[in-house]
Amino acid sequence: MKVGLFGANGRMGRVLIEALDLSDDAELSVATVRDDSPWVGLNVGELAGIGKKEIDCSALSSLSGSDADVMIDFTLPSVIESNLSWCVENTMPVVIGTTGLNDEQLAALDEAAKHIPIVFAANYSVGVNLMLSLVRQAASVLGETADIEITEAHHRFKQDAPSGTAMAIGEAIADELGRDLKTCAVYGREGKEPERDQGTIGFATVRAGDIVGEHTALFADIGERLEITHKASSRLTFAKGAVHAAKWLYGKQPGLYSMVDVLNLKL
Ligand SMILES: NC(=O)C1=CN([C@@H]2O[C@H](COP(=O)(O)OP(=O)(O)OC[C@H]3O[C@@H](n4cnc5c(N)ncnc54)[C@H](OP(=O)(O)O)[C@@H]3O)[C@@H](O)[C@H]2O)C=CC1
Ligand SMILES: O=C(O)C1=N[C@H](C(=O)O)C[C@H](O)C1
Repeated sequence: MKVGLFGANGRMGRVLIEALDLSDDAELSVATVRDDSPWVGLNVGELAGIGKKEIDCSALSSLSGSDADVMIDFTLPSVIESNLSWCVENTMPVVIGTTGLNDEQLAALDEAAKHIPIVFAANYSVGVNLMLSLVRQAASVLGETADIEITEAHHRFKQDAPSGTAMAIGEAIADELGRDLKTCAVYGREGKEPERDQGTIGFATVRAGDIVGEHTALFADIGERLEITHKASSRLTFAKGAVHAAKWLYGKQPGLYSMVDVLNLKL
């Protein structure tokens, strides 16, 4: 199966090149970068630090519908709508990992999924997708009495906060408790604060150094607390998950699928 990349020179783009190189049944067929990127025409293997490979990076505007069977997109929210438009125009399935999408961009995703199959997940690791089930279970037992706080830590370059994964954890918990995350979320605290409102879900963010991605859901009552934590130590985990999703997606009907669907994790 031929897999193409948007944003091949990004942190995730580079490890996706490596993950595809390691895959037995999916191969990198096209690696796109911005038209004005210094990487246009340069070798993907050198970009990824894995030695020279057969493919060179190409300008995004030269991408053609016959270049790939499935595209993978880990870029930035500002480019998601044009990438989706291209995929719809070319009837191209796409795996999307970009986080920090606003309501308009999420609506564009829903609209595109009427025409093409899309996997969209804030996190492509197996552990985090299992965690989404575990936090639901914890919320159903402890959620009415415990204070719920979600903390996340990422590298200094990350551009969205809280992380997409933290938001997905919050949404899973809120959904389990019949709450609306839009009205019960509290993002950071500063200065004099009233006593904590038990119906809220708090979020706290750390940005530091080269942290790959860490998430904790804390359920704290008087006398005990439960913490469910996931720590990613390599981006290759996300990249291998995205390649797995691409293989799963090929041949599927149009629709919006999650990594829980890909992993069949309906626990
Ligand atoms: N779902 C998951 O499992 C994971 C999701 N992510 C998410 O993936 C996204 C990318 O992360 P990361 O790789 O660290 O980010 P980077 O900033 O390293 O990469 C972003 C990529 O997008 C490209 N890009 C940005 N704007 C444009 C544009 N207008 N036109 C064309 N290309 C563009 C960049 O190109 P250029 O360098 O030329 O600007 C670059 O290749 C983020 O949203 C992050 O949160 C990250 C890890 C795991
Ligand atoms: O930007 C990152 O690096 C990551 N982003 C995703 C998110 O926002 O949750 C997933 C992962 O934690 C790494």
